[in-house]
Amino acid sequence: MSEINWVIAKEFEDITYKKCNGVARIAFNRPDVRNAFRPKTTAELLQAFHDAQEDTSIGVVLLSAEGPSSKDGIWSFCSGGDQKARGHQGYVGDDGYHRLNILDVQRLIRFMPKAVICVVPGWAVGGGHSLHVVCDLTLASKEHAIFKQTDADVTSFDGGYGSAYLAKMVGQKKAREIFFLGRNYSAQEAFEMGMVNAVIPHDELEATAYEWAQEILAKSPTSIKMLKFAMNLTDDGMVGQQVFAGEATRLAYMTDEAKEGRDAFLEKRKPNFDKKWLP
Ligand SMILES: CC(C)(COP(=O)(O)OP(=O)(O)OC[C@H]1O[C@@H](n2cnc3c(N)ncnc32)[C@H](O)[C@@H]1OP(=O)(O)O)[C@@H](O)C(=O)NCCC(=O)NCCSC(=O)CCC(=O)c1ccccc1C(=O)O
Repeated sequence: MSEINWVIAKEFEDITYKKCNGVARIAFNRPDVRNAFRPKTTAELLQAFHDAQEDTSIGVVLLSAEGPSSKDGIWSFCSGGDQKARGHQGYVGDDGYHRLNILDVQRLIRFMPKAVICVVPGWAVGGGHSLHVVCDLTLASKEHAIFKQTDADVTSFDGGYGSAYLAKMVGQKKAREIFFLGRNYSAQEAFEMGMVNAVIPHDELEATAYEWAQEILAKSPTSIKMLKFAMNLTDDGMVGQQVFAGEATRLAYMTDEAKEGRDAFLEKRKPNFDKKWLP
């Protein structure tokens, strides 16, 4: 396996953001509060994901977390919304506005034309659990990953991908159990339910995620993108169709036919399309 030499892509406060050989690594960096996210965290996640989406050298994003906690040595991926930042109408940032913008992060992950691998080194709870659900793949620490849904404990429920899409993944009964009972599930149990792709010894977790990313990077980028959008489509309604169809339009742009259509308009003449109607 090639050596991983992460290069810092941008300095943030609540997250770290690095890149190496076609892979971007975005990681929560609030381990002392189990990587709970506050508005600053989600704003930074949006910036990093947007950068990874725009960077044409990046094909795969790892969503991970720094740790362990300096207080008690416990590992976490993310414990969801920071309950200390929670106000009357959402999570309150430095600007005083109340927001629920982790949903914007979910949408970026879902609709970005690149694979996103969730790397779970510890607790994945509440909105943190939902983030793992929305990622394309999930790899979990054998020793430390614990999956748990506390949304119904704190009256902050994810009625979108976090629950309804989870039900498509693990089945209705299991999804209802996860949300209604809020129990802890090990990496192995999550794997058996079908919401984790592989259970990896903790010390090998990041290297394995990087290896999986490299395997994806060896594939055709257009195929990975179209496959992701095709698999999203049936669950995403008209938005899913829009995202998939946008890429079909891009492919059409690359044909001689499209160039002739554009040129004819600019040259104020009738288009002369090649009259081949493929069977
Ligand atoms: C994760 C735990 C199960 C871990 O338990 P344990 O190992 O015993 O650790 P603790 O001692 O509890 O925690 C250590 C330390 O961290 C602090 N902390 C942990 N989690 C949070 C948190 N979420 N917010 C704030 N602080 C947190 C804890 O207070 C301790 O601090 P000390 O100072 O050392 O005491 C357990 O910690 C736990 O259950 N945590 C809470 C999990 C939770 O309920 N999360 C919120 C769920 S709701 C949510 O995530 C938002 C949903 C959402 O995103 C959403 C949904 C729908 C629409 C919009 C949105 C949106 O955009 O927000």
